[in-house]
This record gives sequence, C-alpha cells and structure tokens, in this order.
Amino acid sequence: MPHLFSYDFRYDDNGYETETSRKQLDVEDSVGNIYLDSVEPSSLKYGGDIDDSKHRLFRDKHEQFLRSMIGGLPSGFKVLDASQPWFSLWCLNSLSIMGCDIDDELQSRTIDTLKPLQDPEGGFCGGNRQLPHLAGSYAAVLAITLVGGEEAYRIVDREAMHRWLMTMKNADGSFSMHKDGEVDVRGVYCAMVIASLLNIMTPDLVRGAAEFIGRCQTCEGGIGPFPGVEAHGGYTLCGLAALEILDRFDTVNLTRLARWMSARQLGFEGGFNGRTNKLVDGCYSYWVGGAFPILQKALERAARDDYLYDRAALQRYILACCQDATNDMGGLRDKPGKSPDLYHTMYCLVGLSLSQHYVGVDPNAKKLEDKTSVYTVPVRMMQWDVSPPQKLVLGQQSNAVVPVHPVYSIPFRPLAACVKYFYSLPPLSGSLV
Ligand SMILES: CC(C)=CCC/C(C)=C/CC/C(C)=C/COP(=O)(O)OP(=O)(O)O
Ligand SMILES: [Zn+2]
Repeated sequence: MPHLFSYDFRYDDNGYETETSRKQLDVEDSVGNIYLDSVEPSSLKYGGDIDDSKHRLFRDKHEQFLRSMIGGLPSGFKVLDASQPWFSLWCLNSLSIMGCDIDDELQSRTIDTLKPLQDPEGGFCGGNRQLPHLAGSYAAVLAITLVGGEEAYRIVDREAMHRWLMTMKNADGSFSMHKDGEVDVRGVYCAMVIASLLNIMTPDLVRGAAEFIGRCQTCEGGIGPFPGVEAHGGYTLCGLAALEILDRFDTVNLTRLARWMSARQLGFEGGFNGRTNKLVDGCYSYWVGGAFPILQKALERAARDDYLYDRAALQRYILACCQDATNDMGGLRDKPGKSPDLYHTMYCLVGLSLSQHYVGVDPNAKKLEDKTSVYTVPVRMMQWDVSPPQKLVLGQQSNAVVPVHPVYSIPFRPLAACVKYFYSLPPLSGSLV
C-alpha cells in the first residue's frame, strides 16, 4: 500500500528513523569491526592459553593512567572542582579492583583531600567551601573505606552526618541531594550506603524510603529517578541496592524488573544500554550489570543458578570495545570512538569484576527476623559468598580482578574492615535503636 503522505515522515532524508537509530547503526559498525576477527565469547569463556590481545585487560596501562591522574589533573579539570570526592573514589577504587597497592602516601593524601571537605554541620562537599552534597558524601565515605585505617575512619563526624542526612530527608521518604536540591532515587541510595557503612541507620532515617523507591518503578518494569519518569539503569541500581540495604524488596514487582533489566543487554554488542532504544555504554556494566546479583538475591534464586544475563558477552564488550588497543594512554571508555575517562574506567572495572565473580547469597541462610535493628545490617552486608563455582574469566586467567560488593561497588576486604570498625562503636546518642 502506498503511504498516505507523499513524504514518509517516519524516516529522514538518509532513511534513518531517528538520530538514535542512525547512531545505533554507527555503533554496530564500529563494534562489528572490532568483533570481525575475534573469537566468539563462548569459546573463550574459561580462559587458558589463548594470547588474544582483544581480550586482555591492559592493567599496566590503566594503572599508569590512574597514577598519572592522581599525580596531577590536567588544567581543564577545574570545571569539575565540585567532584573532588568522586575523583578520589574513581582512582582509588579502580586501583583496588586491579589489585594495585594503596600505600601510606596515597592514604594520607586521600585524608588530606577529604578532611577539609567535611562541613561542620555534617556531610561532605564536592569542593572547598561548597554545600554538603549527598553524592559527594557517598563518594567520600567510599573513598575513606577504600584507604581504610582508623585515621581515615575518624575523619567522619557520624553524629553530624546523621543530623545532616535527616535535614535532607523529605516527608515522602525521599532525600534531596543537597539543601533545596534535586530529589531522586540517587538520594535514597547515597543516604542508605552512608548510613549502613557508618552504623547510623536509625528508623527515623529509613522511614518511607522503600515505599518511595516502589513508587519510582515504571510501567516498563525498571526504576526511574522519581515517580512518573522513564526507567533508567543508573536509577535502577540505586533503587534496588537501597532496597537490599533496607531488606525491603516487597515494594517493587521483581518479575517486571527482571524483564526490563534483561532487555538492557544488547544482543550484538554484548554490553548494556541504560534505557529502551538507547546506545550501549561501558558504565552500564555496573549500573545495570551490578543490579543482577542483587536481583538474584531478591528473587531468592538458588546458588547454582546463573545471573539473568550473558556474562561472557559483557566481558567481551568491556575488554574489546571499552579499551583502546591502539592508544598507550590507558583507561576505559563508554564505547569505541570515545575517549577514556576516570568515571568509565572505574565503572567498566566494577562491571568486569561482577561479571567474572559470581557473588551470591544462599537463599537457605537463616533469615534475619528483626528488620528494624541496625545490628542486622552488618550481617546482611557481608552475607555474600564470592567463591561459588560460577567464576567466569573471559580470556586469560590473568584478566581476573578483585571481587566487589554489588551494592557498594568496592572490594569486599576494605568494606569488611570498615564495617568492623563502625559497628564496634556505640550507637548514636539519642538514637532510637
Ligand atoms: C550514586 C550516584 C550519584 C548514582 C548515579 C546513577 C546514575 C543516574 C547513573 C547514570 C549516569 C548516566 C550515564 C546517565 C546518562 O544519561 P543519558 O540520558 O545521557 O544517556 P542514555 O542515552 O544512555 O540514557
Ligand atoms: Zn557512560
């Protein structure tokens, strides 16, 4: 049948439906060129003696890249002055995941960087003399956890942090990112991560948070930033991880969530996109990939069941497409054609780790009955098992990196030390628990 109009408005002059569909074909071209002469991921699954440069983690180059950034950021970075805790987290976490040494000098430099960023009224600012911010506080607390040690832990004023978090809290259970700032699921996640790490998770702080996240689940099944807005990978990780901390998976429909999450893995590229009909991006290896182990726990799937995505295909995308074999600079990136940066370096490495190491929780483990006590939190945090047989390293075994916690995105060892320290402290004065 001829089209109703003489000009078919569904397509542009070049025959593409939308700008994104044109970009999608460009991505498939560049990824296809890289995959052209590489072996199918299934035949590389268990590693071995194949010296395949397309599936080798360029550890040395990445370490050099990270250490050069720590040595001094290029002057163009001054526009990111408000992201100082994030720079600390991206560098320290990437190094930790690759098993690199975080020595005393790096520890004391981190302390010197973060200490002045704490606001006297509680919380950390992104840069000197700025407003305390939930995302900056999240990154600062994780960076402190990564360097570890009492001197680092003692920077944090827990009482002030709790008071400040309470001032960020809204009546509907959500949190504002800063005073008069935006309200979305990131706020709940950042607040729950901080509170669970510092042992300040009081009932007044958590009240209504799980219900708010439940209202952010959309008709597609994923979680959006706030009620009524499109589901996105970043907010889905935030929502699901916060529900895991709260032990409140009851506020979302897990079947619809699982379907939406599984649809994020792109059949050709192997990596994830962040929302329907959008492009693959290496950072979703964590924002979406990291949600699968949590989903597994929520669905109480048996320890022998694999995640609901193709782990080898994701590793192929990260190793073959998010590294630039033609450039000595190091660092990982969003997709071919993009430049590497610290943010993508960390999130690609977190995603790589989570797809190599199956981290699961035995559904038959004794359920913690009392959901309101803060003392069930550290047990739940460290309940994950990192050594079941489903370890899967694409390429050589030397590609294996350190296992990370899906909720906190950092390795288990520094996390365990931090939990041990903060949960040996007395409860907050005036705390309800
Ligand atoms: C703790 C914390 C602060 C978490 C942040 C989580 C979060 C929202 C991550 C998503 C970041 C991201 C790549 C957005 C891109 O949106 P886009 O619309 O540019 O890209 P798209 O086309 O891939 O959707
Ligand atoms: Zn990205």
